[in-house]
Amino acid sequence: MKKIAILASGSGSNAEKIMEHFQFSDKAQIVQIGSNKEDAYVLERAKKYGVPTFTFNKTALEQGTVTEKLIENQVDWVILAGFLLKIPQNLINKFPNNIINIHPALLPKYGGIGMYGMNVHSAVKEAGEKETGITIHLVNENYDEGKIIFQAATSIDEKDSAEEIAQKVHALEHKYFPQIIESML
Ligand SMILES: Nc1nc2c(c(=O)[nH]1)N[C@@H](CN(C=O)c1ccc(C(=O)N[C@@H](CCC(=O)O)C(=O)O)cc1)CN2
Ligand SMILES: NCC(=O)N[C@@H]1O[C@H](COP(=O)([O-])[O-])[C@@H](O)[C@H]1O
Repeated sequence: MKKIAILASGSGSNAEKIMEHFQFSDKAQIVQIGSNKEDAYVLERAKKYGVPTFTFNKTALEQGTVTEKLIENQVDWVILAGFLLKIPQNLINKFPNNIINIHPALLPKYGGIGMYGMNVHSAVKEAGEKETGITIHLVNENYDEGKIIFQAATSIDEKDSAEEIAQKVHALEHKYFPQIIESML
């Protein structure tokens, strides 16, 4: 049984879909959810599924405390689901090719520093794109440059607001992220 930890900074709708997907699985178990935000709603969602949570700050992440906690819990995979801090080398070194991120755009477009959440959808709308989508990728030392595992696209209309674009992208995320994670185990 593989052990999965999720790191998230916000609402946690993707984290919830992942917890739901593996709730009765014999392949993997969600053993921890960590957040850098004490008030992140993802922590409430974790309680609903009985998943232990922990919170930490940027210093703890960069100094290796988070990495130690994941190793202590014998975590096999680290899933980033709306996590907004850069994963440091100390964590990448201990989980080589075992950290997966979801990005709400079709990388390499609309990636990099500042490209998170609604910032991405606003940029896509501003650019007049006819499509957007999701990218699921392995995590390396730079934002959004790891090996791409999966992409899915959706069409967008010029009348779509950034919020409507976000809804379309969330629908793709919720559909595909859990199953792509399972395919990687
Ligand atoms: N080493 C890596 N760490 C992280 C990656 C990655 O690919 N490599 N992905 C991000 C997730 N992400 C895009 O998918 C992303 C998240 C946040 C940012 C960003 O600009 N963050 C701001 C801080 C925002 C805040 O503190 O609220 C910043 O760094 O200034 C860009 C991309 C997760 N980590
Ligand atoms: N660049 C990272 C990034 O923007 N990640 C995005 O944050 C959202 C989190 O939603 P959730 O908290 O409801 O899962 C998701 O759309 C995810 O792709």
